[in-house]
Amino acid sequence: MNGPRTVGHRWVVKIGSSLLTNNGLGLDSAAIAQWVQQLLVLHRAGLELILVSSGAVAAGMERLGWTQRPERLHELQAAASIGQAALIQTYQDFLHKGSVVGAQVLLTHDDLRDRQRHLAARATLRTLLDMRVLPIINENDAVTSSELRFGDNDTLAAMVSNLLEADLLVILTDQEGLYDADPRRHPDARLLTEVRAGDPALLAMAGGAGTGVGSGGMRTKVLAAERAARSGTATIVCAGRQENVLLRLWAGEALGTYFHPALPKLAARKRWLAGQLRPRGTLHLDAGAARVLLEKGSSLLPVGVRAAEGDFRRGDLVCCLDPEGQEVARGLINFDLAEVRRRLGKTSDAIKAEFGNLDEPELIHRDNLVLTATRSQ
Ligand SMILES: Nc1ncnc2c1ncn2[C@@H]1O[C@H](COP(=O)(O)OP(=O)(O)O)[C@@H](O)[C@H]1O
Ligand SMILES: N[C@@H](CCC(=O)OP(=O)(O)O)C(=O)O
Repeated sequence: MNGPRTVGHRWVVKIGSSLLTNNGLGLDSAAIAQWVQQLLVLHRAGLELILVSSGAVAAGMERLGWTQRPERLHELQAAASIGQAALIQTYQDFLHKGSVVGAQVLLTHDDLRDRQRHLAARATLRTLLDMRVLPIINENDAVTSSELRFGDNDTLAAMVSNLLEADLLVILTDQEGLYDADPRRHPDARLLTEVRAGDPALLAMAGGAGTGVGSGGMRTKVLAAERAARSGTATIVCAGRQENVLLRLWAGEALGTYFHPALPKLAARKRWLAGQLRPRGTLHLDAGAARVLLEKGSSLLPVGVRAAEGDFRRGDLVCCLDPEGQEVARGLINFDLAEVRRRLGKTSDAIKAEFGNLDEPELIHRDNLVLTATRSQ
């Protein structure tokens, strides 16, 4: 894939655990100083910068004298609460030397799922940018439960890119970029320099985390690039330890892997819908219903739905699968599961005869529906 790398002026920069720490033990302050130096230069040049930084657990472990990363969630959370303070302190000290004010913003998945909190987070971040403050974001590890956490910061960084409609998401990691296979296992793997965000072939190449320190590996970075593209955000995954990496990207140097945001851009509300990580149920569509959703963007009517499962209530998010089991769309359902099941496969006339006139004959209104089958677009 060819074409110029567009870097724009609003950047989300994500620094991964594998880079920030010395083998998972404590923060590498010298490396952090280098990145902050570069951020200060970019800030002075007028860029709007948002930092997503991991490293809280590793910093906490060091303060507690732990040498093994704990497995139990509550111990991880305790370590993160201790380490987050140290992490922010480190950034603040270096930013202070450049007379830039940093702000800590800790987010949970729930904060971005709930519409009101999502809008509040966006307003706060926009205000900070207007004030020329540098927000430093991490997951609020202390209060997240195992099923409701991002876990990796790639997903969080992509959702923040969507929230702020960033021009560029820079993911700094411990590899040169995305290779056609995990370079730790395949020494002859080839670096891909330009790809299309959402290209299904990429996921097959991307493996999990390379060390016990990072979470998510290249897989979550590929998915993050796809998610970021929904707000027109390009993504670059590259090695964070190379000299002046951020300044060189700003100068247009072709480092790492560039993901062209070649997907159709979604309106902010639909992006919020598509960005929900955990739908509450699944609807199995017949081929005709899947086609009209994809081709016409119509509302979803009961007649085209063969089965429904999950534990959802009116207003919850559900996934719509085609007969091959591929997700085509997701949206906010108008009925509880039991009511959906009573309507399955029935025409609008049959429903009218059985249930009387209804304000909302469709299962999902098209305003509350977003196509997610990016792979087929
Ligand atoms: N196709 C691939 N190309 C590059 N790295 C890959 C690939 N598949 C898996 N990986 C692994 O992903 C790791 C980076 O992810 P991770 O350990 O989660 O770091 P971070 O903390 O920076 O997010 C690399 O060290 C590498 O071993
Ligand atoms: N929130 C965690 C970081 C999660 C994490 O390691 O993510 P990643 O940097 O994507 O591998 C922390 O600060 O320790």
